[in-house]
Amino acid sequence: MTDMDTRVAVLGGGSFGTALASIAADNGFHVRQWLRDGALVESINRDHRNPRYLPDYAINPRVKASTELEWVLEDAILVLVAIPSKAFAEVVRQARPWLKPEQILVSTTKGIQEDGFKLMSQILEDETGFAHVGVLSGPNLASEVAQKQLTATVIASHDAETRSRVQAALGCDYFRVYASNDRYGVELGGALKNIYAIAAGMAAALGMGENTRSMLMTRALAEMSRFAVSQGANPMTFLGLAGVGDLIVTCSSELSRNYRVGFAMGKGQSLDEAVASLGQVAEGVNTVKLVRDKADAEGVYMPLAEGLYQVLFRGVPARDMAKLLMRGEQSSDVEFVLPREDVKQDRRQTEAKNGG
Ligand SMILES: NC(=O)c1ccc[n+]([C@@H]2O[C@H](COP(=O)([O-])OP(=O)(O)OC[C@H]3O[C@@H](n4cnc5c(N)ncnc54)[C@H](O)[C@@H]3O)[C@@H](O)[C@H]2O)c1
Ligand SMILES: O=P(O)(O)OC[C@H](O)CO
Repeated sequence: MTDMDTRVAVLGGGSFGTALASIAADNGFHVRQWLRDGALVESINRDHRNPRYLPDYAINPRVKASTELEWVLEDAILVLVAIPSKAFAEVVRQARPWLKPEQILVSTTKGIQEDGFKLMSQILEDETGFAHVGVLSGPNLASEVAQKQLTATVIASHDAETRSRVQAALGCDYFRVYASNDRYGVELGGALKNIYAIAAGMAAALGMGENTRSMLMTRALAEMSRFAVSQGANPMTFLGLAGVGDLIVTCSSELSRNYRVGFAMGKGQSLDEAVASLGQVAEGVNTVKLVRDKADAEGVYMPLAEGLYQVLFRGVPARDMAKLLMRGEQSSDVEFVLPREDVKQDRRQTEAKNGG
């Protein structure tokens, strides 16, 4: 079988699923896309547009949409799942009767499931027991991908066939796909950065400057890697596209839905108003809750996640929280160089010397 015989199935009719379907079709693959909404299916098949999620971009006419999971999945070698985390497991269960062990299953979703604190590729694995499972993540604003702006992403899998099939299906002159075997780290990076994008949007709306944004992003990276290490991921992954790369784009762009939720709140909207006016998924709202609880339970130091949680769900004003965070415990810049514990120890010794 040649690469061009590969059929690609995309589950999800949102902006990212649609953008990825169009890339695979641009690359000459047969692409079928599954959506719940019959009217959107008709628009994609007839007008080659997704008016609800990507109204301004043409979709490659080789993408065929349907509400029938069985038809979309038949003969598919590669299955991309682009469904928000809250509905991800439900859709995988719906699709399960037509999934086959030889298929390559890839999550493109950057979220965490509350039940069991599961990442999406773990759901794919648990629901199917199949071997070819991966995750696609990186600095990939869907509308820029649809615009064919030069973009890079990461396919992460322990399975070499998954990595190379995805590189072949999606790599092209405007979309470069790098490989990783740290699936957990790559996936965690994609989910965690959404938390800090909300904080960055809020800071921007409050008129905070570039120094502040830079501090926020760098400390976010430290916090993300600390959490990831506590969960068994490789901290070096956070130096890559799915770590610092994705953090930069989502903390800097008004195209990020998470950033926009934070910005709207910084301008005075409540969380509910900000989410309602967005009309799309902002995964970070749920992720901050789950990560904060997990960090709390496992004793992982995550002051930014805790602070954002207090602002989002406990009504603490963002400005007060920012001031509080500035006066947090003395800490280390890069704790892989100077451990936080050493800084605390230094302080204790200095205090003892000073008789305090
Ligand atoms: N949009 C981006 O720029 C982007 C980029 C990279 C990754 N992602 C990730 O991709 C995931 C999907 O995001 P998106 O941007 O495509 O979302 P979106 O908000 O644009 O659309 C979500 C889609 O999922 C569908 N959906 C929701 N619940 C469903 C259910 N129960 N059954 C079937 N379909 C359901 C909606 O109808 C819609 O088609 C998110 O987790 C996001 O983190 C998004
Ligand atoms: O729009 P957001 O905030 O979900 O971010 C989109 C992508 O994850 C950016 O890489």
